[in-house]
Amino acid sequence: MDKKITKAKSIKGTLRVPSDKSISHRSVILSSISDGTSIIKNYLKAGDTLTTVDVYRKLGVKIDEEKGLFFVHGVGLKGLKEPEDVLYMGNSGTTTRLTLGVLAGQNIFATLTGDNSLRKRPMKRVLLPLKNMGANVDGRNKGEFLPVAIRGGSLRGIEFFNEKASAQVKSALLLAGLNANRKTTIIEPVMSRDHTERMLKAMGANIKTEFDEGGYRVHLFPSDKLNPIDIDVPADPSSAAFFVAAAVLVPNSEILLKDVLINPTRDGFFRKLKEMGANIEYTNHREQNGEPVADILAKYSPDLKAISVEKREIPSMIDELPLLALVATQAEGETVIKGAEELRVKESDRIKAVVENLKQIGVKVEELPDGMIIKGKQKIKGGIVDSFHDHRIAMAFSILALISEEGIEIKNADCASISYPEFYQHLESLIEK
Ligand SMILES: O=C(O)C1=C[C@@H](OP(=O)(O)O)[C@@H](O)[C@H](O)C1
Ligand SMILES: C=C(OP(=O)(O)O)C(=O)O
Repeated sequence: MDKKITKAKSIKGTLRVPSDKSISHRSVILSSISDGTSIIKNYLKAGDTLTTVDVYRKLGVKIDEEKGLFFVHGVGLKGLKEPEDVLYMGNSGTTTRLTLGVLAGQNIFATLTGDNSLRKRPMKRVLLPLKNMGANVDGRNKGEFLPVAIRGGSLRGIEFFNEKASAQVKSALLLAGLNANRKTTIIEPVMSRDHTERMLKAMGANIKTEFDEGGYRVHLFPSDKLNPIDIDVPADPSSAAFFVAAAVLVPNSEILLKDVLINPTRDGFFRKLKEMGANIEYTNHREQNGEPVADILAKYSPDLKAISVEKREIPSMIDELPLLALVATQAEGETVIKGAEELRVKESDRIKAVVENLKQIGVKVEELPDGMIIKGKQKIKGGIVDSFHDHRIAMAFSILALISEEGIEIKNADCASISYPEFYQHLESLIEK
């Protein structure tokens, strides 16, 4: 499905965007290997997180949905069943990498594959350390790509330096570490999202986190069991980001986004927008299941200034960088994003996708190997762009379309449903033409 979005007069209203994708994945994965029944409220029902539910059902976990709640009947740390067929991981890197960590400690055999995008994404980053822990794993192209085969077994704890600051790799090794013979330690020079650590703590795992001059460290000691949890998943900051950007860019706009997760490992985009001079405010600050949550009030901000984004800031805004680049086209000065080479191995090469699309609609931008340089205060003429079948690219360009002169048509825009199935309806409901 292609979609054309045209100029808006203003964006106004109150919205609760869908629930956090990272926390939703983890809520099903961790409760699947707990002892007992977990109850999940506000589980994200989108492409990627429904893949997770499907995969854990195929691994023998009973997951029921009733009156909007998900009940996950955990099978214990080593209780997953050998799947009868290849596990299909769809478009989801998180499901794949975290599940590889879980499977490494199970006495079963499994094969995993995914869609055209997922089969191009790097897996050695997780397969190599899992091998070092003692799992039998291999995959296409010398273990770099899906399909991957894994036979779990006895694992040893390792010390791992998470150079790429990948939360998926960290989480996979922590999940494997639950079934290891001794302590697993992860060291991160820059801290990646810590939802796995927070949830493991809440479920009674023996886990310690600390900061020192080398960065952030997690120590996980093997466990006999995890306790089930009751969890209410907050709204996803990566989804809220689109409407915050819309309110900031479109004249006369004001929007209130409810119940948004503002974990400091996730809210870098909002902090960076504030640094640019955007009118954004957190209100009703509170804690929900060990995670910080707030409502976000965002208003039209005509005096944005260019910024530079450094490598150490990247993890806290990794999925919002395409959108940040588009906002930067309206800031005074030149915005430089560096140290973001990880963007090249997401659902699409997000550096190339942003640069090619911006050029298509008459906007000047310079591509760097690890980022880009965006000139500010540019007119957005409009035209046709490609989503590259990447949800974040489709949604980011839909927002830029709101300030375009002739509108922007997005090819294959329906991929938004990977993280945000209601995106276009929500957008439509807030636009004043
Ligand atoms: O752990 C997670 O839930 C995620 C971690 C990030 O990926 P990496 O671990 O590859 O950095 C992020 O881009 C992805 O959308 C979700
Ligand atoms: C990179 C993303 O997800 P995943 O790695 O789970 O496919 C994303 O949602 O932007």
